Amino acid sequence: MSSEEGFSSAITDWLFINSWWLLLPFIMLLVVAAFIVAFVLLLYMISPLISPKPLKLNGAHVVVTGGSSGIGKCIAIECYKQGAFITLVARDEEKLLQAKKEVEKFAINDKQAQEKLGPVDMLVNCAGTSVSGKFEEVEVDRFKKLMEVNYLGSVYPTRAVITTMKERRMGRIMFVSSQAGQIGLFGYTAYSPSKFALRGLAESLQMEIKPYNIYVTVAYPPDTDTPGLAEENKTKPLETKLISETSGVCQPDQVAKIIVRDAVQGNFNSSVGPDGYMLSALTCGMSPVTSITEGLQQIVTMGLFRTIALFYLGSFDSIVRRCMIQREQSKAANKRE
Ligand SMILES: NC(=O)C1=CN([C@@H]2O[C@H](COP(=O)(O)OP(=O)(O)OC[C@H]3O[C@@H](n4cnc5c(N)ncnc54)[C@H](OP(=O)(O)O)[C@@H]3O)[C@@H](O)[C@H]2O)C=CC1
Ligand SMILES: CCCCCCCCCCCCCCCC(=O)[C@@H](N)CO
Repeated sequence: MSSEEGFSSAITDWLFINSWWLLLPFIMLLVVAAFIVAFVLLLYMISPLISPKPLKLNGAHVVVTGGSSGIGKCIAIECYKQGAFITLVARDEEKLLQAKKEVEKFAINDKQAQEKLGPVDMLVNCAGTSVSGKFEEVEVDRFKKLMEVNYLGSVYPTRAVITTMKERRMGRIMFVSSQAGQIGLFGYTAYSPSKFALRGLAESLQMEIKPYNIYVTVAYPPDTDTPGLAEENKTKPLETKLISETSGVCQPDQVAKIIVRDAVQGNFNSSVGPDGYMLSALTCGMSPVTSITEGLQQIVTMGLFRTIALFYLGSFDSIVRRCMIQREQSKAANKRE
């Protein structure tokens, strides 16, 4: 008996198996694991090449569309607090002047009052509106209106700043989408597509302008306590209300803080809360990554989050079914009366 056989029989005796080659799958698994570890280490070594350099907000010029109300106003305040010069864009002049006063309360230096604005360093496309209702009940013009305001209303301002940003080889473009821009939900047949569209625009644009050191961020907030939400709630179907409750209602200043932080860092994706995080990981598709950690997290969590999502989907379907049955029952009761 050679010493090699002696060694392998010692192992096989020890593991209570009758042949050493039964260990082969495990050895292969170990080798694969070693390769993965080496690969991950390599990724971390090149990570500085992937992550953008943060934008300095102090002294930067930030343009916020929809800056006179809600999330947009809070984004303006957050940037102003960090020393940026702000331009607010909206239609209603009175609301704009009121918002200007509110933002200026947060001045951090005298220089800010002089408003020396140059080329745009960061564009925040936040102007938007929503309607909810059943597909056949939403006025047909609304489908066009929402595409115009939410989608084209983000294309035009971006067109206005992009050339100068490319020349200066710097800048940030932000699109404010919505969790309803990641999943289609009951009641959002008109709204969701206008928010999904922003994602397609953002991905395409990011690939074009990355070599010019310009970074795109898409934000996907959940329901947020704003005048816009109050307006939307007036006509919101019960189903939509119940489903949206899943991820709760956020405060606009919290949402703004997260969005601004992600835009400064140049993150492509910006989500709020644990549900937002799961939704973003689950719907990452072929979107760009801005850090190695983000990519690894997506790889590792994808299957788990899909499993969780199936339960959510099941519960959404049962909400819809229950509401339908209830409506039919009350209709039948009304007829009998
Ligand atoms: N609140 C929420 O629950 C959520 C909101 N979002 C998105 O965030 C963004 C802001 O929402 P929110 O803060 O609730 O909205 P608000 O209704 O509170 O504010 C909307 C802002 O956009 C401006 N605006 C609206 N229409 C136009 C237009 N046609 N041209 C120029 N400006 C316009 C408004 O000013 P004016 O009317 O004077 O023009 C106002 O400044 C929207 O894109 C919304 O879809 C995303 C997820 C959740
Ligand atoms: C792993 C999977 C997790 C799944 C979590 C699902 C959560 C769904 C809730 C969706 C809420 C939609 C809010 C839309 C807000 C909006 O844009 C309007 N209010 C605008 O006014």
